[in-house]
Amino acid sequence: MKAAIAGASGYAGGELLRLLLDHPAIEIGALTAGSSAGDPLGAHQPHLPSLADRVLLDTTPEALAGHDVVYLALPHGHSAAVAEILGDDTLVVDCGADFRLQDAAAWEHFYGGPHAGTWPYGLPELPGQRDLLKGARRVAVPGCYPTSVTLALFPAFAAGLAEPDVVVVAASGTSGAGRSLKPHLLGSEVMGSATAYGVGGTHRHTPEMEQNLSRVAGRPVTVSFTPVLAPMSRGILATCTAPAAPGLTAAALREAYEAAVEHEPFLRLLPEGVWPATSMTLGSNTAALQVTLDERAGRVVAVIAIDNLTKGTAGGAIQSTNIALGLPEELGLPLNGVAP
Ligand SMILES: NC(=O)C1=CN([C@@H]2O[C@H](COP(=O)(O)OP(=O)(O)OC[C@H]3O[C@@H](n4cnc5c(N)ncnc54)[C@H](OP(=O)(O)O)[C@@H]3O)[C@@H](O)[C@H]2O)C=CC1
Ligand SMILES: CC(=O)N[C@@H](CCC(=O)OP(=O)(O)O)C(=O)O
Repeated sequence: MKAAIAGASGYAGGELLRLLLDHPAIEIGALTAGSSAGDPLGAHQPHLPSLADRVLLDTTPEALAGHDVVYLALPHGHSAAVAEILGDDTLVVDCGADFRLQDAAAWEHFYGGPHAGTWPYGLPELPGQRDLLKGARRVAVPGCYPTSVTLALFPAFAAGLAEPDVVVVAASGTSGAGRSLKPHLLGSEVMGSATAYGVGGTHRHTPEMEQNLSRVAGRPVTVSFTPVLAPMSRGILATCTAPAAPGLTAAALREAYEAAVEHEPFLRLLPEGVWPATSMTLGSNTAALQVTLDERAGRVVAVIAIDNLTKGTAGGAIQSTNIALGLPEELGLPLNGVAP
């Protein structure tokens, strides 16, 4: 199988390439970009010496044609036009947001502009989702925060153990914002400081979290989400809470989470008393999860760590690719992280 990567000079594109280089069933084909077209890849991804001399092409139909898989790692709003020209025999995996939401009004409110449509959602752990991904030729990779929050809370909602009033505070590394220049991401502003942003229900990942959790709960779930920019390059640590269902015990909660992760290759429920850290998941497709019942406040508390570029983007994209193509789900994906 041959895969093209559009947006190969960016962070998500770089992580796709790092992982695909170790994928035994996928060969790397065309690499495309925007303003960096014409440059050698090595000028933008110096950590990938084996591809350093590959030249970045313009993102055109001609460059992307003739591949079995095309990964789109482009800014929001660019994917629909590119996907349109790729036939239905090509698997198109979009790392951007264009096709994640079902609700067109929510799309227009949070992203602006017309809604491009909805593709099969690339989060295999979401109950029932694996079947929808098998044989799919279009996949919408989830946002990095929605990946973390959905994985942290779906076991509680699937088992009816939480009420639909979720509060999330999640810290992310700066690579979540991509590599293009942003004044609030200047090193001198970010180092040694953590700051909340997108506060008060304004972050565009909020409707995606609500979409996922409502589907699992079978009733509307609201999410109050506060993202925090943390002085690290990679990683998300999300603390997610919801009111406990009446009569819930800590033992029943633990049992539900143990059952939910039992057959999940990339979802690791940590031993009781061990709490997730972003360092546990660096470079890995594994999500590290812990849950407890706050009996005093009557709330389920789930904490999760992922690498935003691996499980949160490129690893998740490849996991869904494997399922769509009928390959073993874990093929080519790192289970282990990098430490210390
Ligand atoms: N970073 C993350 O943690 C996550 C990112 N994503 C999604 O992945 C996508 C890429 O994000 P990320 O890698 O972080 O962003 P970057 O800014 O790091 O990279 C963007 C890429 O898109 C290319 N590009 C920009 N404009 C155009 C254009 N007009 N035509 C063709 N190519 C263009 C850039 O090329 P050039 O260098 O030439 O400008 C670059 O290769 C986004 O949709 C993002 O939402 C999803 C989950 C998490
Ligand atoms: C730290 C940081 O800025 N993170 C990004 C989320 C990045 C991401 O994964 O979202 P999309 O795929 O939807 O772009 C943000 O909050 O906008």
